[in-house]
Amino acid sequence: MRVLINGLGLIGGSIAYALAKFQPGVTVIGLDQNPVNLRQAKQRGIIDEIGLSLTTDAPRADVIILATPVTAVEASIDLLATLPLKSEVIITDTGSTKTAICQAAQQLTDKGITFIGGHPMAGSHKSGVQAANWDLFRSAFYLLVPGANTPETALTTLKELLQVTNAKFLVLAPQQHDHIVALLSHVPHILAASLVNTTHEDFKDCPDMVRLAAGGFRDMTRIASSDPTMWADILTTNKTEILAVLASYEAQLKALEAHIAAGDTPAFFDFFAQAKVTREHIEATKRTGTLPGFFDLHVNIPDKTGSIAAITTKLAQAEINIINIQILETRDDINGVLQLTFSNQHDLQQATELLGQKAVAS
Ligand SMILES: NC(=O)C1=CN([C@@H]2O[C@H](COP(=O)(O)OP(=O)(O)OC[C@H]3O[C@@H](n4cnc5c(N)ncnc54)[C@H](O)[C@@H]3O)[C@@H](O)[C@H]2O)C=CC1
Ligand SMILES: O=C(O)C(=O)Cc1ccc(O)cc1
Repeated sequence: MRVLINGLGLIGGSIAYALAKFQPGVTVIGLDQNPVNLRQAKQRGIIDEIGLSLTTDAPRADVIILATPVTAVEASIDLLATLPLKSEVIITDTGSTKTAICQAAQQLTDKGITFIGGHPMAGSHKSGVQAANWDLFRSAFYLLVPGANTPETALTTLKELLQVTNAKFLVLAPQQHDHIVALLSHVPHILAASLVNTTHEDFKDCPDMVRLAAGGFRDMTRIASSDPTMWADILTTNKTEILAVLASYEAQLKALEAHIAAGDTPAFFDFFAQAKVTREHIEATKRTGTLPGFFDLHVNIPDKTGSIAAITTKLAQAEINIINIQILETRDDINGVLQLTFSNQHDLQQATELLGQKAVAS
């Protein structure tokens, strides 16, 4: 199978890497407007071959993955619609918005070409092929947006190809997708950027003051370092849903402002209490909800050499498989929290018992 990937940045590079490493029957051909990225991708084994252009390489491909910023995805679709592609080719993308891309893809569908929108819900504020990581999508949701007439077999083929990313697939409709990501990703990125821009304004005479921030500010603003080109494209192509979510966010803030002005303490309490319940419910639904879940254990770890090794050794000796491990950066200078993820309730329970009081399951 020949898989052509256009755009070898963080996302395209990470998918390419997982395919090149774990799909031996697949030849991964890479394209990028930047030849330096292509050379680096080839050197690191992220791709098998450097392609020439969409025009030359797309007609030979069995699967085409468009992993550039969204407006460039739309331009590639326009071009692909003019090329003599294989009749069984599957075209997909990784763009953060789906309605505009799926509308553009109608010209492919009209010609009998299969287009399945895709969006891995993992990534980072980092970009570029240097940040590509074959394990980036492990345990993350990978949203798929097929067309009304997409053959079930094509959807299965795409899932089988991408299963080496260890992501969890979920099928959504385009507008449903764009509404959900406006709430969970696009507006949070806008808020992170506005928080940072506000400190920039306020502290313009003493920019160092921002270093006084505790962990909360850092947690909330990490994503403000994301790539401006990518985010400009997202705001352009998900205008309606982002404006709707911003309007309800503004209404909440306005209501809170009125409560603050009136000194309405019970209203403040309700505001934070509702947020706390909803936030804690997110953790609980990982095990009880309708979406596929994972099983997390949080363990306090002292900042002491060997403390993580002691925990992982104990679990390995009991033959408990950890599927993901992460240090949650609550504070740099004191105890951290180790998040261990298991694939089932049984492993989670055994690990909780083994690690004793330090461990909290969620
Ligand atoms: N960064 C993230 O966390 C996530 C991004 N996405 C989406 O995935 C897509 C790619 O994002 P990233 O990999 O983060 O961006 P990136 O900036 O790391 O990579 C994009 C790559 O596309 C190349 N490129 C740009 N325009 C091109 C064109 N016209 N032709 C050929 N190559 C071109 C760039 O040289 C770069 O190597 C975007 O549509 C983004 O919305 C989806 C999920 C997460
Ligand atoms: O880094 C993070 O936390 C992100 O939120 C990354 C991200 C950015 C864009 C997407 O469409 C999906 C995921």
